[in-house]
Amino acid sequence: MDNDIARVLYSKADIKEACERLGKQLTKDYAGKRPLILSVLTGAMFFTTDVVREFDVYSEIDFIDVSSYKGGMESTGTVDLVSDLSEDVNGRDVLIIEDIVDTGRTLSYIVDLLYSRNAKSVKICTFLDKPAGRVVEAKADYVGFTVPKEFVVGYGLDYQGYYRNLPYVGVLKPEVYE
Ligand SMILES: O=P(O)(O)OC[C@H]1O[C@H](OP(=O)(O)OP(=O)(O)O)[C@H](O)[C@@H]1O
Ligand code: HPA
Ligand SMILES: [Mg+2]
Repeated sequence: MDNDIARVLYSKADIKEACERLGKQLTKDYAGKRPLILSVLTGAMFFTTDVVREFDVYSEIDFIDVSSYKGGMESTGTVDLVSDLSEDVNGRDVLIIEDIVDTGRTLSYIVDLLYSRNAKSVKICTFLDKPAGRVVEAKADYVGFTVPKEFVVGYGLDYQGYYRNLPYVGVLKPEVYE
């Protein structure tokens, strides 16, 4: 897979540092609360497992599976709910864990869903934020890295379902998708 990567943006060490930094901040901000962590499948699986182990607060973990890219490089514009979360969020402090906020559609869909079910608070911790990609309003409260408007892969982020298991984040060589 390394041969398909034109440029590495964040190394394994950079990622570890970001998870530690975010975990510390979250531990401070959620002290005394019992949040429900909501991991957004599939992309956020790696970031979730790393960041929650730096989060020293009593918390439960749940998952929601939503999909809008269908393996491609552009959002289809429609967010499909593939699998709903299991917990009742009524009155809960929910912390969404995402791999990337790009157009903002996915995040906005999930935040609306949680508030419609009477969540007490909803905050967002994203590994990557791509503000230049925004189509709808969406703001993350905790950000690992801010990325330029480029399609990135690795550490959970896929192209056609592949590259999620790269331990770093990079940009694909054009010949891979052209
Ligand atoms: O801000 P947006 O433009 O909505 O993009 C961000 C979302 O898109 C990707 O998910 P995808 O639909 O590819 O599903 P996946 O996580 O299963 O790969 C990514 O994991 C985020 O959840
Ligand atoms: O840059 C990206 N890479 C992979 N998946 C994505 N989903 C939204 N943006 C991206
Ligand atoms: Mg996703």
